[in-house]
Amino acid sequence: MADFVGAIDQGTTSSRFMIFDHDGNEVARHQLEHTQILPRPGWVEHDPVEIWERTNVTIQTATRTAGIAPSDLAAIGITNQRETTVVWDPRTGQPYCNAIVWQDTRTDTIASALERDGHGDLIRRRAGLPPATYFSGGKVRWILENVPGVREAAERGHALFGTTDCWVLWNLTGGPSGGIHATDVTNASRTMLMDLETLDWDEELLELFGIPRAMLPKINPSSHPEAFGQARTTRPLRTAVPITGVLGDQQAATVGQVCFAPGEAKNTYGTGNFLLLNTGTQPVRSEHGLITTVCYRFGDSPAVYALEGSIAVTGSAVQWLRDQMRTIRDAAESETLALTVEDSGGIYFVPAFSGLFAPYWRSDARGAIVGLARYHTNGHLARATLEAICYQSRDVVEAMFQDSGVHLDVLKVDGGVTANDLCMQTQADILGVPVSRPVVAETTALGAAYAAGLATGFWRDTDELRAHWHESKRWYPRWSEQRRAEGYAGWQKAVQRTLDWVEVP
Ligand SMILES: Nc1ncnc2c1ncn2[C@@H]1O[C@H](COP(=O)(O)OP(=O)(O)O)[C@@H](O)[C@H]1O
Ligand SMILES: O=P(O)(O)OC[C@H](O)CO
Repeated sequence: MADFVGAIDQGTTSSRFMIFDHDGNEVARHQLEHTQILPRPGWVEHDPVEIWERTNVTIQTATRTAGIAPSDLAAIGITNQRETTVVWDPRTGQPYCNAIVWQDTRTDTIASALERDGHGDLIRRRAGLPPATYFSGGKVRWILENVPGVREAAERGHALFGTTDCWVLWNLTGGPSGGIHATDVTNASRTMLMDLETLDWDEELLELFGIPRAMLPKINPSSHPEAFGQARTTRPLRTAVPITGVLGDQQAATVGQVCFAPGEAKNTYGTGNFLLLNTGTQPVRSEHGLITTVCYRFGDSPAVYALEGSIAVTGSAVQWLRDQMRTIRDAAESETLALTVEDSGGIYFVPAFSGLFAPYWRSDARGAIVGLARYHTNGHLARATLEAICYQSRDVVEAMFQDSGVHLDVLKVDGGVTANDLCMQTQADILGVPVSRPVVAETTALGAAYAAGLATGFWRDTDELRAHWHESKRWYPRWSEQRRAEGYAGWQKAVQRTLDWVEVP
């Protein structure tokens, strides 16, 4: 009998393959970064071939080092950076251009024209999203309009669109020789092309974006015993293993954090931050700058929805300190550098590199450091960077409360940045709410494994999964109410300084 479930986590900065046992414990992992291609200000690209090849290596390496045969895997789940858009030729498997990453702002004219021409309400109502550069629909349209030959190819059925789950799935199930072109409801809910109620591509939205339906993948539930086929390629597994779970990484983390009841929420701190609140089987429309998204759909059960606060730049601001400012050598050093000073010395860093996402949705914003005096050092900047991660999260927690009335007694957290003790303490201080991290912090891969394992009966039900969740650490607020209020007022003032900076036509 197969004792393990595997999960591919194709993230923004890296791809990894992880193997979990029946208790949800990690047995093995391998992880490889891929190149961040930054050809112009605001443009962010990935090479899809590099992503697929590295994903492939991680599967081989993790299974080999763990001494696990493919036949020991009951199933595989796939989770992914959402919205990032790949368009490829199904005859050759070659992408027509680099993937356009979710952070890329080149589609700002498309997004603003949709709003200006009065289509914003339709997109919000039907897809639950504001017209923004973030989502896939505008990126597909940009490729159709700007990459020579793609529109003609698409009309002849020679161009497929997919987010990276779909790209990896297609390659894993055979590529040009019969690869499965499918995605799941959570990923489809990030395109501006899917109707949140019918869970199908919407003809009116497709027409608005000028996207031929033939390019689009089939939309499946997030967990299903047959819909995603089998990993069949001679590489990397040499044995057919069923792929039975697919879901976007933030939804997967919500599943990995066992937020299965309405009112349960988690905040993931990776390249960006994403706070998702389970709202049950009815979509809740936001009035305060959050988006409505599908949280998961298991088999034929009704879809479960979430309200989401998406923040574009959090961990990537730490990467910016490392790679562009060169004030630190690795991400962990952001903590030691910040600890060289007692506080941020009154400065605020608003890392609006991709404009501002939730709750502002302002593509005309750009990053700013405000309040500088000659006194300030790299230590203050490091602290302001960590505080910016936490203040942006407070913004979405406030919006979440206004939209849903849900007051969090504790914030469940996960993701790479949660290794930073100072940042998590600061989060508790800025929110005035305790922050709790689970033992298995890789909740994204775990959630994909759960979706896959539920479909095959490896796990019985969500109650069984709940029993796997254990807290590893909790941070309690220490700041006075006055310090918290003054700090947040300063943040709100700093955000105002970043708005209306670039002209968006
Ligand atoms: N100790 C740390 N302190 C602050 N940031 C960190 C730390 N370790 C990792 N990070 C940040 O976390 C991010 C990676 O987290 P991860 O969850 O792997 O992200 P993703 O899934 O988006 O690729 C990077 O942006 C990195 O800068
Ligand atoms: O890959 P991550 O963890 O940065 O997540 C990216 C999000 O899915 C973007 O919506």
